[in-house]
Amino acid sequence: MNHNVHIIGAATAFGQPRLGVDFGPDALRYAGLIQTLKKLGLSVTDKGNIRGNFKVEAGRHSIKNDDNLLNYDAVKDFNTVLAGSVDASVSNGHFPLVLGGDHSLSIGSLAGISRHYDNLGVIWYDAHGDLNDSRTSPSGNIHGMPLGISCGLGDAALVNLYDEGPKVKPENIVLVGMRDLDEGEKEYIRDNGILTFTMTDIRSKGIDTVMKEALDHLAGKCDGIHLSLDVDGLDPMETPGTGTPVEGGLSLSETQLAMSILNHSNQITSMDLVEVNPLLDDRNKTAEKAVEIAAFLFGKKQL
Ligand SMILES: NC(=[NH2+])NCCC[C@H](N)C(=O)O
Ligand SMILES: [Mn+2]
Ligand SMILES: [Mn+2]
Repeated sequence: MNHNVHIIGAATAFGQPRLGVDFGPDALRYAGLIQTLKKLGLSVTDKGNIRGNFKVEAGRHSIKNDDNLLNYDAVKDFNTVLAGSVDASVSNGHFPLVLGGDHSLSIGSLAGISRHYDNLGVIWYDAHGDLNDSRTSPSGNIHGMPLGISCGLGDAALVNLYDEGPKVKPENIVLVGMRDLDEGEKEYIRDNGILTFTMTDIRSKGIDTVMKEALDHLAGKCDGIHLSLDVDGLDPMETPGTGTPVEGGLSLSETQLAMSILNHSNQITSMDLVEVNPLLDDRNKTAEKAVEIAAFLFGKKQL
């Protein structure tokens, strides 16, 4: 794995209605992310936080456009800036580690990364598929749509953000940890044959088998693999500090094992670590667990 890491703080809360997730990048820093990664022998550069060229103005954080999309303009502006920053990191030979922030930031991170790969693989470790569009979304929250948008679904300006067209092919995606999929998302998964591991699959096969099958699916055909890890993929007993918790999730130790397997594969080329909301947390424990997860991805071991 590339040991030159760029930390990019994506301090956005615009993809959903709960404030505080924009403090996620700093919560991760205060939990020791940078020291932990340096201890593993990585070269780490903190690029600071991106907020775009706008402020969270009173009232702006609840505006829906005609298409029922919450904070549409803010999400679009933010992700355009983020895409540029992520693109520059990859161009300079760095591994972009994008800290969230709500999951709408993956629109920008995937847009910045995907121009460097012909066949970018994506592992989406999450309770949710984030494959909605404004028609299928129960909420209008864009953090429930980034993977769909990256596949070409929904709003044209978001689909064409930074580069024209879809950024990811459905056959290059693997979903892990799914347990709260909306009807339209289920249909999209079935219609496009997206390789999906629900929590039921994980309980039946074990996370080690699941991660190996995920890698087998992407190996050969992909020239890079992006890991998008939403902390709500873990059980809320482990990671309570997140806006859309869903019971029955993965444990920290399963996630450590999953990250070790990805580390050994040597195939992960970028990562988002998202949905840490310190205002909803218990003494920053969600950020601490997220740091542990990143450490295992970069080779931390228990012995
Ligand atoms: N990144 C997330 N936490 N997404 C939660 C999405 C929840 C729900 N499926 C929605 O679209 O509103
Ligand atoms: Mn989620
Ligand atoms: Mn998500």
